[in-house]
Amino acid sequence: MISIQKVNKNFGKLHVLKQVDLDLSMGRSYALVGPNGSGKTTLIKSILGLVVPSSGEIVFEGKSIAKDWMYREKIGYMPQIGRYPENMTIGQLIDMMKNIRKNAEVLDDSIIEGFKLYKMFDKRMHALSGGTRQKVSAALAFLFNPPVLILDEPTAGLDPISVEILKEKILEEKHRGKLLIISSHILSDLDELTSDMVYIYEGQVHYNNTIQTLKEETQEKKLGKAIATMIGQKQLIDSVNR
Ligand SMILES: Nc1ncnc2c1ncn2[C@@H]1O[C@H](COP(=O)(O)OP(=O)(O)OP(=O)(O)O)[C@@H](O)[C@H]1O
Repeated sequence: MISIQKVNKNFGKLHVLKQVDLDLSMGRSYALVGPNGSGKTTLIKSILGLVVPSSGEIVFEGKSIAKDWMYREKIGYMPQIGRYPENMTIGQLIDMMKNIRKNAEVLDDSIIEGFKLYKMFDKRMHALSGGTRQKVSAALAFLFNPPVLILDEPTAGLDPISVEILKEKILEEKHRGKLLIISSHILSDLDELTSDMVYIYEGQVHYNNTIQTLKEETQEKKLGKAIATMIGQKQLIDSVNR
């Protein structure tokens, strides 16, 4: 479905993505994990076409994304920090998005309902709390029922009840066979929501396998401990090879 082929990204002298090779398949949900600044958001933005790789190629359903922008309609994106026209109300923003995507066949307003956003439709974006802004981002990501969902820190800043509503929705979409990519530092959430783990360290993919395999290899039951053990093992191998 999405194939990332030898992708490099430089911001000036900073080499942020280094020869990233990654195949992402429909029906799987990927946890994108790595320390702050390791390149997760840059990788996500590269898939979305918001960041242009310095070299390499990204292929979506067999076509290079550099040549065909229409693929983006198939991706629902929940950014880490959503930027919107600040003077618009929530209702106007959602209507505007519906107008842009007039030909969208099925609209999914379950998140708007779940988060009770209809009641807040006349609130302006600049007046929203950080959590409510996150809810609007989530509502837009799911609205057009896209086959691919990319969620960057989806639960950060949400209250506990809203976290559960969003997690339930993510699981529902996972069970419907969508491709999900979720970047998060909250490993217990990822343990519940994802099937595969991609661990990025200093711009390189250090681990890419199922979470089940990672747990078996490390003999750990919890994802957090499994990752810590995997990192420890890698450091040991690196030090031996040096
Ligand atoms: N537009 C940009 N211009 C210059 N440097 C950038 C730009 N975007 C990202 N970077 C740098 O690239 C590196 C990777 O950033 P990125 O946001 O991809 O990391 P991340 O893994 O998502 O981190 P976090 O977990 O903190 O969200 C960082 O050093 C960041 O400062």
